[in-house]
Amino acid sequence: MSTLRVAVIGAKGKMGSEAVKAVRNADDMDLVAAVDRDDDLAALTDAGTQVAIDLTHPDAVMGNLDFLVRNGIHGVVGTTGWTDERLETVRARLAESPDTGVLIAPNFGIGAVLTMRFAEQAARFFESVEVVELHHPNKADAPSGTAVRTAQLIADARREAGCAPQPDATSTTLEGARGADVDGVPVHAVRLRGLVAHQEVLFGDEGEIFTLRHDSMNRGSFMPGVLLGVRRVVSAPGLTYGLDAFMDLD
Ligand SMILES: NC(=O)C1=CN([C@@H]2O[C@H](COP(=O)(O)OP(=O)(O)OC[C@H]3O[C@@H](n4cnc5c(N)ncnc54)[C@H](OP(=O)(O)O)[C@@H]3O)[C@@H](O)[C@H]2O)C=CC1
Ligand SMILES: O=C(O)C1=N[C@H](C(=O)O)C[C@H](O)C1
Repeated sequence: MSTLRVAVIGAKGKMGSEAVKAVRNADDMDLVAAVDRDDDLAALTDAGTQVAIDLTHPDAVMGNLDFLVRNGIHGVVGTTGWTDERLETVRARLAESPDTGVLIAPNFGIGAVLTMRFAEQAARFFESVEVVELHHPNKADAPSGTAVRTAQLIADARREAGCAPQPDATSTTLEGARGADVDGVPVHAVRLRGLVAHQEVLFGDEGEIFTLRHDSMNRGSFMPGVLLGVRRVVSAPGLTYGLDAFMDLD
């Protein structure tokens, strides 16, 4: 069996160190490079890397992806902080390297991906919906990439179904009290010592509340999704946004 030559960028971080272990333990992969801040990315090309996993920081990921795509290395990206503009930039870079694939996964947790899918399905049936994400206090971005993606999927589904804007009579408020407005869906971010990564999607209608909740209890829980991404990205040129594309859900 030929093995995939895999590198981890951000290898000393909380997620990166788990990814190093997961790749080492995978029979169909070889860990050929593990780099962190201030290391030279040339280590990846020197080692003949086929797929690189980026688990760094929103400020670092665009430069890393630029290097990967220029060198024809497939990318599996868990780093957050994505905007439409950033995604467009990655698409444009990939157009110049048509055999290269990049997966950007707002969340590698299988249950988190399913939460997003179920939220999208439920979106048109309820008058009100709000997203609450809860994370450890070392997180750089708020709201989380997962919460933003969840809200966008909900908003798209409601728009497609012709749903009216949701009711909200708030006329006086303190800044931030109603959360961030993501395409009309309020998103609230909690930062609390002791948490890892958690999300609730609250749907409401007359006399009925429907709640979806997902809890990541440790970072090892993301690794089956990371490895799935590595295995599938090599045959998925261009940009794939969301691990659901590799989960055969349809
Ligand atoms: N998609 C998903 O399922 C998940 C995504 N994440 C995301 O992954 C990212 C990493 O999270 P986490 O592991 O918790 O964060 P950490 O801060 O623990 O790890 C990030 C690591 O990347 C290093 N780093 C920073 N800049 C660079 C660079 N330019 N090149 C190489 N390494 C660099 C950091 O070094 P230093 O400490 O010196 O800054 C650190 O070692 C975040 O964006 C987070 O939101 C997290 C969990 C799940
Ligand atoms: O920073 C984290 O920890 C996480 N980041 C991702 C996000 O922003 O959605 C995924 C998960 O929530 C953990």
